[in-house]
Amino acid sequence: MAESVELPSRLAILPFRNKVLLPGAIIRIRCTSPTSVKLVEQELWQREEKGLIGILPVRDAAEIKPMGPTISEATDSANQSSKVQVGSDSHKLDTKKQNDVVHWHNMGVAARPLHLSRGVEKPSGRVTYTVVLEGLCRFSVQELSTRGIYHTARITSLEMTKTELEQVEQDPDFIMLSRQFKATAMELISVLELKQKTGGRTKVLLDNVPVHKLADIFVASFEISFEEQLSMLDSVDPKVRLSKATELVDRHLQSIRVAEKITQKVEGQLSKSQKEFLLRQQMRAIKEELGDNDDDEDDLAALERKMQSAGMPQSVWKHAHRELRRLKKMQPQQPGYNSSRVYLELLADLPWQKASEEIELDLRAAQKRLDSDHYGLVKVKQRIIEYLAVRKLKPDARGPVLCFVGPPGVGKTSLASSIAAALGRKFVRISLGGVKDEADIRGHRRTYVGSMPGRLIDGLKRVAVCNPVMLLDEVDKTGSDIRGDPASALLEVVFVATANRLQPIPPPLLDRMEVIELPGYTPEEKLHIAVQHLIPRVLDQHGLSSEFLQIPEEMVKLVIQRYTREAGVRNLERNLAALARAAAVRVLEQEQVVPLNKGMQGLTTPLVENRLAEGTEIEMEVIPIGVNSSDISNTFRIASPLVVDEAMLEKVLGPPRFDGREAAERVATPGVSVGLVWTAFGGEVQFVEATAMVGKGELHLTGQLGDVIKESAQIALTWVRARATDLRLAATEGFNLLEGRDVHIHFPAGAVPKDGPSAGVTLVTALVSLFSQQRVRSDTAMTGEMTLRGLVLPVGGVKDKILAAHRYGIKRVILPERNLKDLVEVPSSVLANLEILLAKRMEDVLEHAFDGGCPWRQHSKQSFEIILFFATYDYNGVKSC
Ligand SMILES: Nc1ncnc2c1ncn2[C@@H]1O[C@H](COP(=O)(O)OP(=O)(O)OP(=O)(O)O)[C@@H](O)[C@H]1O
Repeated sequence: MAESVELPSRLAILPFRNKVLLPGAIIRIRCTSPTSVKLVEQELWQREEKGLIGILPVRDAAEIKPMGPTISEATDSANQSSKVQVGSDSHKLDTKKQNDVVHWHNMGVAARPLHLSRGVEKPSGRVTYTVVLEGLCRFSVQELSTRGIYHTARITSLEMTKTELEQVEQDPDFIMLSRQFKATAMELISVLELKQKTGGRTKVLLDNVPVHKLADIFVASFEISFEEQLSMLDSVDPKVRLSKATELVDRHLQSIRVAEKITQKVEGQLSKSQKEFLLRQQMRAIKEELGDNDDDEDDLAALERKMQSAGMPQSVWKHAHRELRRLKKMQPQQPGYNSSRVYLELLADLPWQKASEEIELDLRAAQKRLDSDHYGLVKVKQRIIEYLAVRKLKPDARGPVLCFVGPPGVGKTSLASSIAAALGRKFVRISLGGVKDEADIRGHRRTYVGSMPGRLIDGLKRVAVCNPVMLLDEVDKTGSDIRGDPASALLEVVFVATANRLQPIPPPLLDRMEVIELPGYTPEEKLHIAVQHLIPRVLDQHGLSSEFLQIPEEMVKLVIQRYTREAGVRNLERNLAALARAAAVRVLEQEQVVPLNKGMQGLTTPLVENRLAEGTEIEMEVIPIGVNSSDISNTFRIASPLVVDEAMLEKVLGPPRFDGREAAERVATPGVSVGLVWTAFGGEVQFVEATAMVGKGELHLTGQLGDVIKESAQIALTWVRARATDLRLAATEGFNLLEGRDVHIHFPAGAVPKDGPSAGVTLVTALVSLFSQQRVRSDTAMTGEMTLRGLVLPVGGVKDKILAAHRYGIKRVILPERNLKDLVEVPSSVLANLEILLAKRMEDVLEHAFDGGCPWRQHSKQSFEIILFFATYDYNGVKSC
C-alpha cells in the first residue's frame, strides 16, 4: 500500500481506455501495442532504478458523455512533438476527424511497477510485457506531449501535505463521514468473511490505514462503472471521496445480499425441478404400464422422417421400411425393439447420397502432389499414377486394391492420403490390427444380442460421405479364428490397404490386391526426407519456424545414426519433434522476469491480494494510441535462431542409443553369429547365440520363433553333427562338446517375432563357432538358407537386409550366390560401403565368417604343418628312433 510519495514533475503516460487505476489498487496489464511496449521498455525495463509512470484514463470520441475535464488529441504519430494544452472545463481539441480523436482525462494516478516480465510471441517474434502496477497517488496533467512514440505529461501532485491532512482530520464532518465509512466497510468485510472465509487481515487494514486511502482501496476492489471510477478519481477532496466511497461500498453490500437471496431462491427451485423430474419419470413408467406410448410414437415418426430424407437406394429403403413397420407394432419392452431401432437409426445416419465431389483428375497435379508430399519412392509413385490413370479412363472399373507393403514409417499411410487428396475425396483410415472376428469388419447379424455395425460401416458414418478413400490399415494383422475369417469380408470392397508383411495375408485376399512394396530408406534418403519434409512439418506443428530453430544436416545425420535404427522414418520424426518441443520451451524461456526489489506482498492490501489470488485480477490490453505500428514493428525480433548442436542432442534425446560397437560386443565369445533377417520391421540384424551343456544331445530353442526357423535350427545341428570329425579336429578344448551335450540356441531379439528360413547359415555359423571355440568376425553378417548337404540357398528381402546391415555399421555381408541379381535394387551409396561376399556352400560362408577362414580348414592346415615337421625330422636321420 502506498506510503507518501514524491512525484517527479514529468511522467511517462500509459493511457487506460475506459478504465481507471485508483490509488492503492493493483492491476496486472499486458502491453502488446507498440506504444505501450516502447514505453515499458524505455521507462521501466531498461532502467536500473525502476521509476514511476502515470496512468491516465482515456475514452474514444464515440464514448463521449458529459464528464469531468478532458484533454483531446488527434492520434497522429507523425506529429512527434505535438503539445496539447489542458483547458479548465471540458476540452476537446478535435484537430482530426472525429474517429481519430481520443479524450484524455486531465487527472491520473502515478503508479509503480511491482513485477515486470518480458515475453516474445511466437512465431511473430513480437515482444510483449506484463506489468503489475500499484496505484500511488493522484496527479493533474498540466501539459501533454510526446516522447518518441509515447506520451509524457507535466504534472502536479494532488497528494495532501501532512499539515493539510492533519487539518482535515480535525474536521467534524470528516470525522462523521469516516465513522460512517468504517461501519459500512466493516459490514462488507463481515459479509465477505462469511462467504469467502477471508477478511481477517482486511479488518486489520481498517485500523492501520488512513481512512481517505481506505476509501480508494475499497472501491478499487469491486466492479463499478467507468463513470463511477472517474468520479472517484476526481474526488480529490477527502470528504467527497469518503461520502462517495461509503455510497459505493453500501451499494456493493446490498448487491451481495440480493445475490445471496437469489441464490437461495434458485436452490429452492432446483430441488423443485428435481421433484418434477422424478414425477415425470413416474408418469412415464405408469404410461408404459398402460401401453400409452405417445412419446415413442413421436420418436418413431421422427425416425421415419429421418429415414425418408436419408436418400437410401430403393432396395435398401424397401427393406428399411419393412423393418420400421415391424418396429411400430412392437412394444418398447419387447426383446429386439431396441436393436431394431438402433439399426434403423444407423441406416438413416449413413451418407447414402452425400458424396465429396470428385474433382476432374489431373494426373500432372496428382504427380506434383505425390512429389511434394514424398521424397523418392519413384517406382511407387509411378504405379500410383498408373492406377489413377486407369480410374480416369474407366471410373466405374472395379480396380485392384492397392496394397502398400513395407516396414513401419515408410510412408504407406501418407501415400494413401495423397491419393485421396489427388482424387479430391475424403480419407478415412480403418485400423484392422487385432481384428479376429469377421463380424468386426462386416458387422454382426442384427439378431445377435449387442450387435454392432462393422468397422467399415463405422468408418463410412464417421467420414459422412459415401465415396471416401478408405485405408485398410494393417491387413496383415487380422487374425482368423472360429468366428470366421475377417479377410473374407474385405473381398467385397475396394480400398487401399497397407501391411507390414505379405506372409500373413490370406492368399484369396492377396489375390485381389496389387502389392506395391515400399522398402526401407537409406541414411541418405532419410536425410533428404528429414530436411525437405519432416523438419518443415515438425516446425510448423510446434508453431516454430527456421527463425527460431535450425537443425543442421550434420545433426540430422547424427540423429539418424545414433538415435534411430529403423527402416522407415517414424522415430526420426519423433526425435525431431522432441528437439522442436525443447526449442519451443527455450523460446518461451526468453520471457525474462524481473522481480523488483520490493516484493508485492508487503505492499498490496489484503483486499486486492484476494482479487489477484482468486484470479479475478484485471487483465487488460493497453491500447495503442497515436502510433503507427510500422514505426517499430521490426524492432524486437529474436536476435538469432537456436541452432541444434551435439550438446543439445544429448540434452534432449539423451546419450546416443546406438554406437556401432554392438556387433563387436555381442560376438566377443564363441557361439554367437550375426545374421540378417526379415521381420515386420523390415530388414534387421539379428544375433544368434548357441551354448552347450551336459545332457542327452537335445536341441533347445528360445526367442520369438516360428516353426520354419525351428526346423532350420534342427537342420543346422544335424549338419554340424555330420561334420563332427572336422570339428573335433578344429576344437582345441571343446572337441567332445557334441557328445552327451544339449545344445541351446537363443535369438535374443527382444519382442521381434522371427520366422522364415533365412537364418539357416547364421545358425550353422553360431554352432561351428561354439564347437570350434573360435569367434566369428564382428564386421560380417550373413543371410541365407541351407540344405542338409550344406548347399546355400537364396533368400528374399535382400535390399532390406543389406540396408539393415548398413544401419548397424556392418562392413561385410555374406550372401547366397544366386542372390547376386538382387543387388541391382540396392542403392549404390550403400553398396559402396559394403563388401559383398558370395557363398554357394556352407563352407564358403564359414570361410568368410571366421578370421582365418573355415575353422576346420585352418585345422587341417595346422596338421599338415605338423606332419611336415615330422618328415623333416625323419630326414635329419632320426630313423633309429
Ligand atoms: N518418402 C517420404 N517423404 C516424405 N515423408 C515421408 C516419406 N516416407 C515417410 N514419410 C513420413 O514419415 C511419417 C510416417 O509415415 P506413415 O505414417 O505414412 O508410415 P506407414 O508406412 O504408414 O507406417 P505404419 O506401417 O506404422 O502405419 C509420416 O509423417 C510420413 O509423411
